[in-house]
Amino acid sequence: MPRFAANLSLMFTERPLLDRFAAAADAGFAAVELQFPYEHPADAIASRLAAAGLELTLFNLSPGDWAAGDRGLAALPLRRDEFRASVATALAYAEATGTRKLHAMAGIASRADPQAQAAYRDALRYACEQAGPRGVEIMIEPINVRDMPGYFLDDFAAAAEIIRGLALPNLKLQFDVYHRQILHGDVLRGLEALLPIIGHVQTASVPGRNEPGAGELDDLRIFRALDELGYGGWVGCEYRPLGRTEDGLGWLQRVA
Ligand SMILES: O=C(O)[C@@H](O)C(=O)CO
Ligand SMILES: [Mg+2]
Repeated sequence: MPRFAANLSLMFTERPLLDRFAAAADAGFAAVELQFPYEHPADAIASRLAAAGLELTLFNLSPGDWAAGDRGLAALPLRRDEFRASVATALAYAEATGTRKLHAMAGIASRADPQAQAAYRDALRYACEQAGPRGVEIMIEPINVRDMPGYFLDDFAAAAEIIRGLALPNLKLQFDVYHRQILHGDVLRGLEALLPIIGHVQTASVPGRNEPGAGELDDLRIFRALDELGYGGWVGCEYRPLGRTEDGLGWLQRVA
C-alpha cells in the first residue's frame, strides 16, 4: 500500500493548526500536508514538525485573497508580481520545513483566454526556475468546478498538455482522485496513463469528500493500483472527516 500523509487543513481540525501535527503523529501518520501554512511563521511549523517527527510533503503557494474569491494567481496576467512574490514566500517556507513539493493554484480565469494561457505558462516557468535549484517540484492540480466554479484548470488532459508542452523537469501533476472522479471518472486508466508526470496523489471519497471507503469508488482498489503501478510517493488524505478525525481512521488500519 502507498504511504499516507494527513492533510492538516482538513483533518484534525478539532484543534488549532499548530496542535494538529502532534495529533497526526499520535494517530500513526509519518507525514502531513497543508493547504496554506502562511498564518504561522515558518519556524513555528518547522518546530512542530520536528517535535512530532513528521515530514511535510506538500503545501500550496498563496492563493491570493481567498475571502475575496481568489483561488490562485498563476493564470492571472494582472497579478504577475503577486504570484512571483508568493513563489519567494513559499520557497522560504519550503526551506524551513524541508518540503519538496509546492502546489501552484491557477486562479479563476477562462482557459479559452489567450492572455490567461500565456500568463499561466509564464508563471509556471518562473516558479519552476526558482524552485529547481532548491530541489523543489511545482505541482498543478485540476480541480472540479462544482466545488470551485470558474477555476482555470478543470481538465486532466489540459493539465497533461501543459506539463508536456512546457517540458520542465520539476513541473508535475497533482492527481487528486476526488477531482478526477467528479471531472472525468476513469480513475484507474487515468492514473496509468498519467503516472510518468504525476508528482503527488490525493484521496477522498466521492461525492462527500470524506474518509476513503465512504463513497462511490473502491478506494482500496485504487490504493492497490497505485502500488501495482509503482507509485512511490505519498498519498495526501485531503478529506473532511465525517466525525471526530481519529474515529474515522479505521480505513487506515485496514490498509496498513
Ligand atoms: O483539492 C484541493 O482543493 C486542494 O488540493 C487544494 O490545494 C486547493 O484547495
Ligand atoms: Mg487536492
